Amino acid sequence: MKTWWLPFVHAMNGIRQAVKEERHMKVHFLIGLIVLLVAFYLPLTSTERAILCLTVGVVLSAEMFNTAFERTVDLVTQEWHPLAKAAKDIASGAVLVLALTSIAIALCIFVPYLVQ
Ligand SMILES: Nc1ncnc2c1ncn2[C@@H]1O[C@H](COP(=O)(O)OP(=O)(O)OP(=O)(O)O)[C@@H](O)[C@H]1O
Repeated sequence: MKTWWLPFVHAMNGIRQAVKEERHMKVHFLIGLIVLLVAFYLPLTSTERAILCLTVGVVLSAEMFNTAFERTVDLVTQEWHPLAKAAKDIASGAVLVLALTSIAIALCIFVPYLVQ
């Protein structure tokens, strides 16, 4: 019989696997942890903390979507193919866009507190 918590277990396995097997995911995870620790150490407003939490979550999710894309492409072909390259490069580009946006957001929030 299927239990209601089984999808949650599968999702947790997915997170564990991505962190364990993906070098970039480890880096994003570590940076996200540092950002959250600093966010709760500095006297930020609740809104600023919420924005930083959202930013960290969005980047981690994007990296996991990128990993899922890469695995799917590898499942379809192990051969070099221009479409496989485009799919992987575009997915990586999406993560880069979000990572740069997150850096901009973090600077906007942290810099005023750090220069005081
Ligand atoms: N089947 C393929 N055909 C053509 N190019 C490919 C193929 N597989 C990978 N590539 C190229 O190699 C790059 C790295 O792909 P790989 O699957 O090794 O991901 P990765 O090293 O985990 O990348 P990322 O840094 O984006 O997480 C891709 O962005 C793409 O440019």
